[in-house]
Amino acid sequence: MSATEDGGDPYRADADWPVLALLREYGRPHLPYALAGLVVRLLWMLPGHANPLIVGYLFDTVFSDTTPFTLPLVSSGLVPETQLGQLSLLVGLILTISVVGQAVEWTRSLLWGVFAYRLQHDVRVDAYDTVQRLEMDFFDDHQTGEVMSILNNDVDAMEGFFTDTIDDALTVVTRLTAYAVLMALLNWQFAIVALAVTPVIVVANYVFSRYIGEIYGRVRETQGKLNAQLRASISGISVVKAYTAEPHERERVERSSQNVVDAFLDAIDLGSYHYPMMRFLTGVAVALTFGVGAFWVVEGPPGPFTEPLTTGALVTYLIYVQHLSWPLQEVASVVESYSSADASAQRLLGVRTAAQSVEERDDATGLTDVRGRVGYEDVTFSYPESERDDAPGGDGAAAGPVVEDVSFDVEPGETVGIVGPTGAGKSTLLKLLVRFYDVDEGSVRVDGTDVRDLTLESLRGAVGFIGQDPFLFSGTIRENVAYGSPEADADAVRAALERAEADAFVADLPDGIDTTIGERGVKLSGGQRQRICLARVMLHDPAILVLDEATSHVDNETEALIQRSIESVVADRTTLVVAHRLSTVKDADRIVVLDDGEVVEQGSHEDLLGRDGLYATLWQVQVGDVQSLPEAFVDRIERRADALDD
Ligand SMILES: Nc1ncnc2c1ncn2[C@@H]1O[C@H](COP(=O)(O)OP(=O)(O)OP(=O)(O)O)[C@@H](O)[C@H]1O
Repeated sequence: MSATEDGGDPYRADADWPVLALLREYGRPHLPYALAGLVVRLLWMLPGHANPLIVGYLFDTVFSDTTPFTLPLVSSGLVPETQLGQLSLLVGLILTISVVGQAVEWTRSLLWGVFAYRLQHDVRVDAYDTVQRLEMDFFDDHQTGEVMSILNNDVDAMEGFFTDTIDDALTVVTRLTAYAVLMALLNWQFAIVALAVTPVIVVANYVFSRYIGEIYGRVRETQGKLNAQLRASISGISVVKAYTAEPHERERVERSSQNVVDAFLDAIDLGSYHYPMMRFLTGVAVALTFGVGAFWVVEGPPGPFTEPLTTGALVTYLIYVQHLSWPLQEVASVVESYSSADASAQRLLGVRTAAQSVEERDDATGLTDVRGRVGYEDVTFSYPESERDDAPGGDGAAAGPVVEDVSFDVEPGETVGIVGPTGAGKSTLLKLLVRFYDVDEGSVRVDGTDVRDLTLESLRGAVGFIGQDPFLFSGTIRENVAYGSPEADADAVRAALERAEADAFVADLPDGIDTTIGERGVKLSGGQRQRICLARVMLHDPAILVLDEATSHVDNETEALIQRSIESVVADRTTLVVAHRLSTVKDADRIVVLDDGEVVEQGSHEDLLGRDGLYATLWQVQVGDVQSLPEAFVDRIERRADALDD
């Protein structure tokens, strides 16, 4: 559900006329098509709506003798003299207008279609590109659903607006103008009578659209909640099953679905008044035109009016008044669709102005010949306010820095393990290195240069990052390994798989490296996915490797395999490994122990065991020696558990 419904919408841009802003920006390259369509529309505006005039003329000339049969711009010698000839000519004219009208309509909608679909294509692609370039803090802030809603619902709303609404709006304007002009040309005094009810119909439609708009807002809100409910129930299906909570979930879905039904029924209820209302008002307009018109024809112009009215002209007016109901109804839906497009355009513009914590400096330099030295110098960092409470594992209480005054260096080729209790700030340190976030104080350096002075491309090219969730795209193993290195051939992919110790299990898959994985493909275990990700990084061959909990979700045997593959890949590069299982980092050149955002110890495994500090206690826990844990450590764990319970 969009945040609009619960008040403030963080994505809304404060733009005046946002729809026009989007049209101006994206429409310009395709403007010739729109203009050509408009010219065709304007040229055909009057001839295209002349049939009622011809019918009226037919009444006055062929069916009665009140008016002599003449044709504008045609010499009298060419005008048919017999009644049948005149009738055939006028019917032929009506048919010609209809046929030419179809051809004009086809050309016009083709030209508009090219304009609108190209425009919407540009908006969609650009919206996606803008979103994917936003920095991590944007995505962290529980926004995936919101971002998807911008990319789907808002872009769709704009598409509907460009392709249908603008076209409909132009049709409404040209039709109403054509009717008004043709009626006024025929008899401007009677046109005032025939159009008298028009403003009432427009206002009635507008008021109606406001009410129905509110109800449709509620329909969308209840639909959004139902979708969220369904998504939550299906994502948590294993928990639902484990607790045999199916009846409970069914009840929740039933309740959400009932709300959607109720909102829809309200809309149908109100909607059922619309057409009778429109029929009534159009009926009033026709009755007024007919009543006053008949009197006018028989008795002559009433009151202040002076222009006489023929029977044929009255017929023409009656047809136009009857035809007015469509464009007048459309005014309301055009207004409604404009408001919805306006909200969407504001969000599309808003996402572009989303605050970016990480930006590349104009004078950023590229890293060349990376040696792989990494330095943290007095680094202090806090997540942006809004994110703290929603962060995974965040207890919401922690105000203040997540890491504070952290300093340590990693030499080229060195492997450093980062360990510490949960929430100590280990992953955060790695994210600062790849600039998912920027430090508040101090600096993170690669080969002596502050990462903020480097181009993002060269920094992220030099640092291979494997996060906690090994993510694979749907596609073949080969595509996944070559992601980010599209030029790599099959041999390079195989070599990378070999280095990541993934070659053996990949060879056993039905199509080897061309086996499709993920959705509708072969499913891989956590450890296998981990190793494919490792192979992806290997192909990239970065000078610095950053592994966040590479063995967190796997069993001991898989851990051993991953461990072996990690050892082979870290051999000749700087590596930072975050690990909960201390066995993963026990052989690292150095281990940095973090507690509550601060470095409390560092050294080799043996050194740290000898110091009998936090690392030694964590090691004790891991080897199962929990009887003799220091009091202070047990106290702290209990306090943390209490905080999490609260
Ligand atoms: N995106 C985020 N926004 C706000 N706060 C966050 C975010 N990610 C982490 N935090 C908070 O920062 C602190 C440190 O988190 P971090 O993930 O760095 O710890 P960690 O030591 O890697 O923990 P673990 O071992 O459980 O993975 C935690 O209190 C966490 O709640």
